Amino acid sequence: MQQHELQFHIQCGPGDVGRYCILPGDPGRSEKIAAYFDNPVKIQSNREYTTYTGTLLGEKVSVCSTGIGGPSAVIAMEELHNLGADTFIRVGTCGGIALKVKSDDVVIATGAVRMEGASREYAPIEFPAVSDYEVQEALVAAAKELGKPWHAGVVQCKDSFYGQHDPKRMPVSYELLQKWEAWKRLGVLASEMESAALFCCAAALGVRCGSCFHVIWNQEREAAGLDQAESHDLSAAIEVGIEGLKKLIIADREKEN
Ligand SMILES: O=P(O)(O)O[C@H]1O[C@H](CO)[C@@H](O)[C@H]1O
Ligand SMILES: O=c1cc[nH]c(=O)[nH]1
Repeated sequence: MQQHELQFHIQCGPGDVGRYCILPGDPGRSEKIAAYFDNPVKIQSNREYTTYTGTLLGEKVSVCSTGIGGPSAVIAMEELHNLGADTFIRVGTCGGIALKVKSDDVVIATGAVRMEGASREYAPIEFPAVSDYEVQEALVAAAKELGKPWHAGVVQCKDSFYGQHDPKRMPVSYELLQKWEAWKRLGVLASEMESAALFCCAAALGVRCGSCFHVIWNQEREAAGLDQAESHDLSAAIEVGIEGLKKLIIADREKEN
């Protein structure tokens, strides 16, 4: 591949991003997350990738949206890593699966079910998609401090949003429905789309990645007649991501000294 000054998809160049990066899916969320940085500057917006850089505790940090799904998420991670990033926190949305996970709660992924395609191009299917322990620990500590309801556990990743929400319509309904039942019995907390690919890509690159999510709704609670709640205020999940990142910056400084 030809070497350009700018990374092909994110269109950022040397010096544009920090070592620490937050990865939301939605490009509109980049600006909201950057508002928590000191001196945020919009670097670039190309395709689904909107990037801002600022500082937290005096450390250069960036936010770059990844779009929907594993393929575009791992492109962002690869290109940010090419520019020196080595620590990633996905701040996303998810739909609850376990009945204890309610709309507006925060979920922190400890691992991710690899029912998607991109992770298979990084690691054989026997390899587990797990969150980095230090990132996980920082996110849990941040959620505790924030005092919002939170859960830590396995999330499920897939490539079809509508395969999750309308599985009976799909020609492969037999597989989708049976596997969904397995995720429920295995205590999987929630469903989203990017963490499995990001965790496997991070392992292949030798970098740290964790994820936290805002729970929009829980289709299983709705099916059980418990509630039909729906929330689109992501501030708690964003704050968990920002506070988690600050904790990592502090811990890294302590390690270096
Ligand atoms: O809100 P984001 O971060 O995009 O995350 C979730 O929302 C999208 C689906 O609506 C998928 O990307 C899924 O993982
Ligand atoms: O139900 C949901 C909500 C957000 N993202 C998903 O992938 N599924």
